[in-house]
Amino acid sequence: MPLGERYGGDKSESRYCGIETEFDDDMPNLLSYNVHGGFDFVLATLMDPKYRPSLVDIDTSRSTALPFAGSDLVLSPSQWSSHVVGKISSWIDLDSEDEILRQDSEITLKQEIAWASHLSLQACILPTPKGSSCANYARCLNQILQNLGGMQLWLRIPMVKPEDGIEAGNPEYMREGDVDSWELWNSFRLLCEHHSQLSVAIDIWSSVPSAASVARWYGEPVRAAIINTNSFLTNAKGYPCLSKRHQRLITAFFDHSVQVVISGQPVHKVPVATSASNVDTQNEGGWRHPLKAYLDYVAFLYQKMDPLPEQERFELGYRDYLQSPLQPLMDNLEAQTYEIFEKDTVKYSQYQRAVAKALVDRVPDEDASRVTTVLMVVGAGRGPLVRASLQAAEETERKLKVYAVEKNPNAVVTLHSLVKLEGWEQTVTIISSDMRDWDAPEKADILVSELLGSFGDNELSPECLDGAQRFLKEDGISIPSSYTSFIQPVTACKLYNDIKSHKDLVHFETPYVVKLHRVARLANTQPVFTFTHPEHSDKPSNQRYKKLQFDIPEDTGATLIHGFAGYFDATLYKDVHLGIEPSTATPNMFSWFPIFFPLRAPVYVKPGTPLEVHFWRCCGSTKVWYEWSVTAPSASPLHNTNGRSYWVGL
Ligand SMILES: C[S@@+](CC[C@H](N)C(=O)[O-])C[C@H]1O[C@@H](n2cnc3c(N)ncnc32)[C@H](O)[C@@H]1O
Repeated sequence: MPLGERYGGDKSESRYCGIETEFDDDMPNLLSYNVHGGFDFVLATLMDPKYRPSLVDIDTSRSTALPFAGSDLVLSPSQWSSHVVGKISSWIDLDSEDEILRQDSEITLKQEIAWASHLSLQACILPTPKGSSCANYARCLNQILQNLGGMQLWLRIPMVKPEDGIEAGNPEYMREGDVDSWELWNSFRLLCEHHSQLSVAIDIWSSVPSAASVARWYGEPVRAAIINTNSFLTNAKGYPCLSKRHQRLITAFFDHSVQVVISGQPVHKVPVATSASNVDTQNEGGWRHPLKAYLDYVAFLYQKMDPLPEQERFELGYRDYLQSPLQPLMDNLEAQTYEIFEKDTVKYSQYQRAVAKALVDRVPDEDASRVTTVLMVVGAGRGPLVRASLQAAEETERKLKVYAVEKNPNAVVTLHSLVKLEGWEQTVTIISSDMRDWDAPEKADILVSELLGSFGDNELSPECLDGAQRFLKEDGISIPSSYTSFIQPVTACKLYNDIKSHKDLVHFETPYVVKLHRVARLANTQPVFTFTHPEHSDKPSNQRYKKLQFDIPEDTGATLIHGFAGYFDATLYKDVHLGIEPSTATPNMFSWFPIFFPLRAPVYVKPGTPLEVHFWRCCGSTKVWYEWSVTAPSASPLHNTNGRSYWVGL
């Protein structure tokens, strides 16, 4: 189904590509001509552009049927819905000073969308607002959106930012005092309260704004990218091609499931010969669509994309899907959750490296055959860290005695059978207990644990390890020895809308584990909370407070912050680390997705204005929770006061 949502990175033959067409009252011919020419769908005007309600001598208030468009019977319902995107008349101007034009525009907009709904089109494209004010346009659209059925509306927005795009801009849209076009979209969607059926169709011109400014759009609901033939360059062989900047943009849009539409007249005289990168295929009978060379180039760009690594392919279904974080302390994990953990060989090989280094530091070579190191795996699950520790001992030729402590009785069953199966009875002792309650018969040289959440401490590793520190020798080693959480502000329209759809406060005050994809990361990450083990301070406390200031780079332009992406990095031992903080993330490790802290009301940030954020980690007798808020450039409410919406049980 050409207009359906597809996973980004899907490597089928070619990407769906549409064509913007002129008005033609012979729709069957228009469609067959373009589909025959290789396009998947047409962006077609549904009404005669000469039509103006005020010129028709009919009383519209009685909703008399008007002869404004062709019959619905000319195409089958599936042809309408799969191959046609409706193009709302581009002359409409709902914020015009001219009252007649304004009224004509409102009537026409409503009639055209009603007609498109009747045809079961999947989407209609709305003309770019004409002036800087779009209040009346948005008001009418809000009325329409209230009863729209399933159709999507794509607001057409040129991708332009004054300082870097104006000179090469398309005069059709450029006006005096022109603003960053993202601002236009932002005003419009704020007036329409982030309606989930309102998205963007981006017009790409010959000049593409800076990478930082373009990246803002990756967090917005962009559905289509319309490239005019004028934006193409000519390669050495005379074929159309795109600049490197355009190529990067289109490739990124492919990755975000954005459909490409070619628009305009052919401006390249394409030679008949073929080349490797421009396969100039002709249709039967030698006929070739005048825009086929542009279509071929778009298909070539799509084919050129690197295939997704296997792990990314596996994770496609999780992209931008909100999940509640685990509560491994309060709840007992299920077998399938352990199974997913255990597939992550990278995580365990990092632990093995860390244990090996600690063993060698602890026991010099000359003592290796004499000294036995006591190692305790606290929170052993079904045993992978026990195995990694034993392998480290074998690799370093150190003698090891292991205690595997686990509070989940179901996992303990598996641990027992593992120990028997592997013949580890002489080396490994299984303890079915909460580490905070266990009365250990001796003290440990090394304490190994993996109690980390996406935000480091959010699965209560600090509280558990505080309880276990009693049985770690004074000079003992904890693996991990420390971990730090990080955050960065993001535009994440989809996540915001998914949370909003629950229509309650609780969902806006809950952090989610999510494979972030359709997000714009607006600044580098900054550290939030750090925990160190063992903790030797006099008055240890796991409460934390951090104030952070983010400066969004100037060339990004204005942005809307929907929340904060959170990550962690852990030092296992010395230089062996493990984490998901983007700049240092452990390659090919997949045990953790980032966490997302939403904001109840998105915060608008102008370039050059700092964003000030506060995060608290609060501890009660039965629970731990986070509170967060923004204080600049404008104050947001404090989120999750007293852990009223989200907490982690002790
Ligand atoms: C994230 S899993 C890691 C399991 C395993 N070590 C691995 O890496 O696959 C954390 C494990 O710690 C256990 N756990 C959490 N808190 C604990 C506590 N206070 N005492 C004992 N076990 C605990 C959980 O039941 C779970 O099996």
